[in-house]
Amino acid sequence: MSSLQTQTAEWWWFPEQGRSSQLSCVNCPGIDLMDMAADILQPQGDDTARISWNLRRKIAMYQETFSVIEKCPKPVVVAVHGACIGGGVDLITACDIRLCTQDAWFQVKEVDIGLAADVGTLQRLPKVIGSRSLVNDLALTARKMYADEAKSSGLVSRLFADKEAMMSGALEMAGEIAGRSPVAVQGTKINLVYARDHSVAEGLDYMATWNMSMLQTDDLIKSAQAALEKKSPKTITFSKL
Ligand SMILES: CC/C=C\C=C\CC(=O)SCCNC(=O)CCNC(=O)[C@H](O)C(C)(C)COP(=O)(O)OP(=O)(O)OC[C@H]1O[C@@H](n2cnc3c(N)ncnc32)[C@H](O)[C@@H]1OP(=O)(O)O
Repeated sequence: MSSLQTQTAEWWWFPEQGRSSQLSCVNCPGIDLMDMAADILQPQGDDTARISWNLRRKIAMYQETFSVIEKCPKPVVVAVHGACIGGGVDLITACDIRLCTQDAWFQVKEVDIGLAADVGTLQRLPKVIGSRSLVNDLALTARKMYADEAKSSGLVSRLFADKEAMMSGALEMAGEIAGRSPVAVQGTKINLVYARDHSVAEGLDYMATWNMSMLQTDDLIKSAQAALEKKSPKTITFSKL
């Protein structure tokens, strides 16, 4: 399998006490262009049908490597510094919260290497950035988008002066999320992803079904009690989900 070149990829997990959040720090030049030649460009099979079938299966496998981030019930915070190109954009658009440093830049570079991005960018970026014109501009011209535009367009929600400041902010944010009830946090992520892909009526219906069981959690009582006592949710011990 071709690999995604990730010059820096560090993952933090916050699993203690069922706390829910994950953090990843990336600087990613995209798919390994050397690996790609051996893998994608030489699909195996006895005839066109079989070659195509095998290639389709491989593409689906690549797609899944990013979709699992979205399927993970725990929120994933991604912190980007430097270049985030091609597969890097596929990766970050599958994450829940995106942060970057002032030196970060983003590039949907696939058209430059002769292909249509096929592992998530074209499907998720339009849902992340409100402007279809901007998405088309980025995906069709492969121009670089720098940090300020990434922030103003909504691709990232917070911008930091440098990697050190970003990692401190990102860890604090992940800690804030991890300090909340895992039932509330994971239910929020799952319902937000569902709502993105469905009508408001369908989303509300799904939510009602979700909460008919989840509202019965002890976490609600504990959290409401802490709120009444003006205590942070981080002071509560939630059982592992
Ligand atoms: C599972 C994946 C699924 C989806 C795939 C999606 C498709 C894509 O990802 S398309 C995008 C592919 N990536 C690129 O086209 C990036 C090309 N690289 C660059 O633009 C630059 O190298 C850079 C990342 C901006 C870094 O520039 P700079 O700091 O000036 O360093 P360089 O001298 O250019 O590179 C250093 C060294 O790294 C090699 N390299 C860089 N990127 C790749 C890559 N994507 N694949 C393989 N190798 C790469 C580069 O050739 C240099 O190697 P040397 O041996 O030192 O010459």
